[in-house]
Amino acid sequence: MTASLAGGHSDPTVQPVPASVVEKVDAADTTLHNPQRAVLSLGSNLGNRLETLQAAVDALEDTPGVRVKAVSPVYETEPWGVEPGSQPSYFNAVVVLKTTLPPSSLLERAHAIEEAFHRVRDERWGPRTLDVDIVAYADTVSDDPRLTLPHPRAHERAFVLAPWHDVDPEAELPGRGPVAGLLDIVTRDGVTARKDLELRLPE
Ligand SMILES: Nc1ncnc2c1ncn2[C@@H]1O[C@H](COP(=O)(O)OP(=O)(O)OP(=O)(O)O)[C@@H](O)[C@H]1O
Ligand SMILES: Nc1nc2c(c(=O)[nH]1)N=C(CO)CN2
Repeated sequence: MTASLAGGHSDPTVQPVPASVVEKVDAADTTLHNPQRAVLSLGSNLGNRLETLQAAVDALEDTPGVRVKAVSPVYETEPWGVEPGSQPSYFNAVVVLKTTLPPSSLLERAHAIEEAFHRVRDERWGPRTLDVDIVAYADTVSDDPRLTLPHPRAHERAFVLAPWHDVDPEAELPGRGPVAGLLDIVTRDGVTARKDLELRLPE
């Protein structure tokens, strides 16, 4: 797409396309033709945690422009960032996607999936039926508070790093380095693989 310039020989009835719009459309076009790898973290500590995580995986796969490539083992994890014993334990997992959606659309879809599970946002790090966070989107680095990439706390969270490392031992967190090394630093304290449970990769 190219911006039509005001004046010149162009049709005077056609409004010029602002350069900012051209930039956005071109960026979306590029994404559309080059599926990107994204890593999402799923968490639940209210209700039927396993069913909810499976429904989230299925909803992601049902999203046009999203293909779920890998689903991690399920971990039972101590609530991070809150007073010990103040919340039920979480089930956490990580999914790896290929997507033609730009990051902002992927976040919208993540929020819609959370809302389908009546996720309420009243307290920071409060208990929740479902949390869907974008851990990383290709090599994108952004400090936009609406969508910070990679997720600003992913490198400190064993409940993200342990399942991610299981599905991709060579993974790197953009700007932070290998997931394996980050996991050595945070340790696996408070995260336990639930080998008796499994999330299905949609067919
Ligand atoms: N990488 C990201 N993934 C998901 N949300 C993000 C990201 N970066 C910024 N946000 C913004 O953070 C806001 C709060 O998200 P959310 O309620 O899921 O936070 P939280 O899960 O309680 O805490 P945390 O962000 O520490 O995981 C969202 O509305 C979203 O716009
Ligand atoms: N164990 C665990 N702790 C958390 C989690 C989570 O998914 N698992 N999510 C949070 C906010 O995103 C805050 N704390």
